[in-house]
Amino acid sequence: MILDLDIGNTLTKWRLKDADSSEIRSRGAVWTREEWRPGSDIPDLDIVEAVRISSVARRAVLEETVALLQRQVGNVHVARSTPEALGVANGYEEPERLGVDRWLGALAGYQLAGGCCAVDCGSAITIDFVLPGGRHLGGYILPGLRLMKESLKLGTRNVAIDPDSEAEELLAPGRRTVEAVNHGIYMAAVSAINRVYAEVCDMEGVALPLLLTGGDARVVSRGLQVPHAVWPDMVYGGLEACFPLTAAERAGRMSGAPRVPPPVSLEKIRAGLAFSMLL
Ligand SMILES: Nc1ncnc2c1ncn2[C@@H]1O[C@H](COP(=O)(O)OP(=O)(O)O)[C@@H](O)[C@H]1O
Ligand SMILES: CC(C)(COP(=O)(O)O)[C@@H](O)C(=O)NCCC(=O)O
Ligand SMILES: [K+]
Repeated sequence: MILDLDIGNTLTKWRLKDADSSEIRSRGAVWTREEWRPGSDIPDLDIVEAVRISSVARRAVLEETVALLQRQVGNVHVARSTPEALGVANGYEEPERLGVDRWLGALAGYQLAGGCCAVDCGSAITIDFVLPGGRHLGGYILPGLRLMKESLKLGTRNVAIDPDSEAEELLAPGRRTVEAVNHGIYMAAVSAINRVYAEVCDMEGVALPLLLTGGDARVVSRGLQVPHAVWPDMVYGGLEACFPLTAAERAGRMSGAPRVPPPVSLEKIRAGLAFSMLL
């Protein structure tokens, strides 16, 4: 089995992948912290022959994790942001400072769709752009839904946005504090993504496929007007592409990769942008 780990600021996601069949056998998530117990928090390491890790948590968390895993599994791969990989040129002035989850998402998106806009709705919402040809432009970081909510001291922090809510509901004016807060932050996230996507496509003169991942991807997806795909395993896809271990991975196939709808035309994107400026 291959153990894939995606250590975010809030949650540590794991999944077990069968090295022979390339099937995902199990998956889970635990709060990100310094130490976990294999066998209860994460799967028993006896059956694991290789580990691949993406981590944006504090350095100590990664070091502890790698030390723990290396004691039992010889083969541990830790992803890093680099100036170039898999045909993508990192747009950061200091490429190693780009969050590795963003880098892996950009690599996976590029491998799947050519150029892309890769959005990760987690603790932070990150929006990254890769042009056809592989130039990563850099991106945007804004607080995620939960962080936005927690920064307001209105006694609403424990009432999360219901992930099954309809977008029309979430975009309507709130008539109670908790509604006003939830609808406000939802509007902030969704309109920022719509605007940034349109602005950058306009600037670069290309309509890019839009991909969404992260804990809040599903609910954010409902509020987006432009065609896009949700890919929960996008960061894992980057790990597969960087460290291919199975036959399918070596052939360039990433687990759970969605069908990507073609983007709307650049003319439509520009018309939408011009319209929103008139208002
Ligand atoms: N079951 C859940 N537990 C915790 N957070 C959740 C859950 N479902 C959705 N979320 C949302 O997803 C975010 C965490 O998403 P994730 O992509 O795992 O973040 P990160 O990679 O930063 O740890 C939380 O901030 C919260 O808004
Ligand atoms: C921006 C992030 C905090 C997002 O992390 P996440 O929300 O997925 O936990 C992470 O990618 C990070 O720590 N990046 C380093 C700074 C940067 O990318 O510029
Ligand atoms: K994120």
